[in-house]
Amino acid sequence: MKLKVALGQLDIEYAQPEKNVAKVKRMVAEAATHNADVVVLPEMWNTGYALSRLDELADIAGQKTRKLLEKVAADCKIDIVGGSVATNKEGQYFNTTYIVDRTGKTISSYDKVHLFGLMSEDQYLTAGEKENYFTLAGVPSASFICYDLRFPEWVRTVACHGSEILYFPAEWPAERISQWKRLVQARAIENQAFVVAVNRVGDDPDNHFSGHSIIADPLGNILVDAGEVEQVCYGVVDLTQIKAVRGPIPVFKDRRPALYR
Ligand SMILES: O=C(O)CCC(=O)C(=O)O
Repeated sequence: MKLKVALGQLDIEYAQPEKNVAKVKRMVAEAATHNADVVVLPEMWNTGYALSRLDELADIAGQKTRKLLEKVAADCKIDIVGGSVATNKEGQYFNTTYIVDRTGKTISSYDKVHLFGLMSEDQYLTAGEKENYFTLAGVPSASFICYDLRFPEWVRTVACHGSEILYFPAEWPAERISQWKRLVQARAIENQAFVVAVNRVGDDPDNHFSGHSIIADPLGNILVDAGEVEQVCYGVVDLTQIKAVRGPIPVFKDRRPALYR
């Protein structure tokens, strides 16, 4: 089975949700025109890191975002890994992903578990507590957000549910982009899974973002690198590779969780 995956490498307009919504609609439509099965958006795609303005910008219970993603998914008949947006859930702010299938149904959601202190997330946001694994386009998958990439123990815990594709929406600053690439490859190799990692480009008041959204295969090879410009980039993921890699070196079967304390 093969899946065409679209990486929506967006230049996010700081604190301007309407402009970003328009761009995302265009990107999803473009991905559908290219017959992609799944389109993936970056972290905080509707506002960027405008954390000091969450009272005005956070989406209440994620309602607006879900409505939008559900409509574009159904209109374009494409599955969406909805990056993330700031949400306001009963007065607490979260960094939240919605996973929406091509029938226009939100099938799961994820609140970022590891908050990134260097970008003040810990001052403004509440950390999620739950894993997010799901079947999308017929493939067992899981999603994380950005800084979660540095926590192999968390990724492994979730990947143990059988995930073959691990999605990482991100806003990963340019100055650490070489670490981004290596971490994506490491998570792919150790979990013998495809990693689809989508970063933004452009600037916010504090950071420059250089994109390099990538897909790594289960051996850690980079299949696609979206470079440093705003674009939708495509990669084909061949799921038969999973069995071929996990067969001879069955790391999930050979784990010794009783020793991992
Ligand atoms: O870990 C990093 O270097 C970047 C993480 C990050 O930017 C985030 O989680 O938003």
